[in-house]
Order: sequence, then structure tokens, then C-alpha cells
Amino acid sequence: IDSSQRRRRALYLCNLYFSIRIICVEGNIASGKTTCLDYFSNTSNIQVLTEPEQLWRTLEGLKLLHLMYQDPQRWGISLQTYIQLTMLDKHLSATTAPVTMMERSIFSAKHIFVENLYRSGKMLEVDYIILNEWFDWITTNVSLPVNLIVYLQTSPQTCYERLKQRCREEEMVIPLEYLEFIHQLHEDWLIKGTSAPVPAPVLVIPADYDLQKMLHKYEEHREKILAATNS
Ligand SMILES: Nc1ncnc2c1ncn2[C@@H]1O[C@H](COP(=O)(O)OP(=O)(O)OP(=O)(O)O)[C@@H](O)[C@H]1O
Ligand SMILES: Nc1nc(=O)c2ncn([C@H]3C[C@H](O)[C@@H](CO)O3)c2[nH]1
Repeated sequence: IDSSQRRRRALYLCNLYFSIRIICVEGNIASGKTTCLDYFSNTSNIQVLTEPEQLWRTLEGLKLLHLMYQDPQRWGISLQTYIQLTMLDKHLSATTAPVTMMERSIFSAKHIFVENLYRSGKMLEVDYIILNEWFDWITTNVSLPVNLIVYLQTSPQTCYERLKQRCREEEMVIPLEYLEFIHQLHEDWLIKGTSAPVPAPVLVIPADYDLQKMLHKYEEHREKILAATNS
């Protein structure tokens, strides 16, 4: 077997032996994922793997994320191809603590965002098929263990208000309707189970509440989220 297979096998066995627990925090744009990750990072010994947004904003001088929001037809496939690679890299990052919490996953990149581009007619079928083949090959040939998905369930309206307050430059063009589509895809995937398989059990946390109440909710769910056992 070649060196990359040896590395993957070592990573898998290492995770198994040290009963590493990998949690993916999923949710709409501005649903509070970073706030959730920050809370657990500040109150427990965990490793946090945030979304590599900066890579998506500065690829060879290209603001790929910004370009996709401006012209999804032209830039959607480029962004999703790069996001699939950067998220795969995140999944394969060496784990440095008994519990790792990831912001989103290669799974939501595919089942939420690629799906949205294709269903809204902003991605050519041939591009969608190629991305699917890549995703199927990766998830068949590479061990990407996830022990729990934490779904921060919000209303699109709440995310829209938070997004407007946060005012990230490239997100200022996002209409409420986009958040409604992204919300529905999360519900189909993580609540109804009607769109695609989930890679782990799903813990749903209603996340429309204010910051203080959300921090209490995260504390309430600490045991369920961090239980450092390998399921
Ligand atoms: N419970 C809350 N009540 C009010 N505002 C909140 C709450 N949680 C987070 N926010 C604010 O909403 C914005 C989005 O929060 P955050 O960055 O945690 O979301 P996110 O899901 O990581 O966003 P993205 O997916 O876009 O990276 C931030 O400005 C944050 O301060
Ligand atoms: N098109 C697209 N595909 C993805 O896989 C994806 N993952 C995250 N995002 C957007 C949401 C926030 O604006 C910003 C930070 O989450 O990046 C994505 N956009």
C-alpha cells in the first residue's frame, strides 16, 4: 500500500485507539456555529476546526466566495470544487485533543450548498455529476469518521437579521429567500431524512434564542455533545 494509504490507516487507527470523538456543527448562515464552537473551545479541552473561509476568499488573489455570491452560475462549480477539497483536508487534519468540533463538513458542502446551486438552476448538470462522482469516490475510499452532528436549528428570518448585523461584505447581497432555501435543505437532510444519508446521529438544538440563553443551552447539552466515547 502507498504512503497516503498508510497515513490514512494510521490516522483511522489512531482515532480508534484514542477514542477520538468528532462532532460537526451544522446550521444555516449566521445560525451561531462559530459562537457555539467558541463557547466549547473556551470551556473545555477540545480541538476546533473552523471553516477555511479565508482560503475561499483569497485563492491566488481571487475572492472566490464573493464571486460566487455575485455570479453563482459562473463561479459556483469553482467554489464548490475548492470547498470540497478544503473540507476534505479539514476532516483529515491530525486530531490534537480527545474531542474535535468541526464547523460544518464535507457532507453539508455537498448536501446543502451543491444541492442548492443545482436545484436553483445555477449549476450545469455535468458539473453537478462530476462533483457527485468526486464526493462518492472520496466518501467511499477515505475514512471520514463523524460521531455526532449538532444541528443549530434556526428560522431563516433570525439568520437574516444576524447576517445583516454582522455585515460581511460578500454576504450583503444574500436575500432572505436564499436563507429559506438553505434552511429547507438542512431540514430535509437532518430532520426529515428525505434528501441524503446522515454520517452520524443528529442532536438538534433550537438556536433562535438570544446569546445568553444559547450559552445556557450549550451548557445543558455539554454531556451529550462532548461525551468522549467512540460510537
Ligand atoms: N444567539 C444569538 N443571538 C444574537 N446574535 C447572535 C447569536 N449567536 C450569534 N450571534 C451573532 O450572529 C452572527 C452570526 O453568528 P456566528 O458567526 O456564530 O454564526 P455562524 O453560523 O458561524 O455564521 P457563518 O455560517 O456565516 O460562519 C454573529 O455576528 C454573532 O455575534
Ligand atoms: N456556496 C457555498 N458552498 C459551501 O459549501 C459553503 N460553505 C459555507 N459557505 C458560505 C456561507 C457563508 O457565507 C460563509 C461562511 O460559512 O461561506 C458556503 N457557500
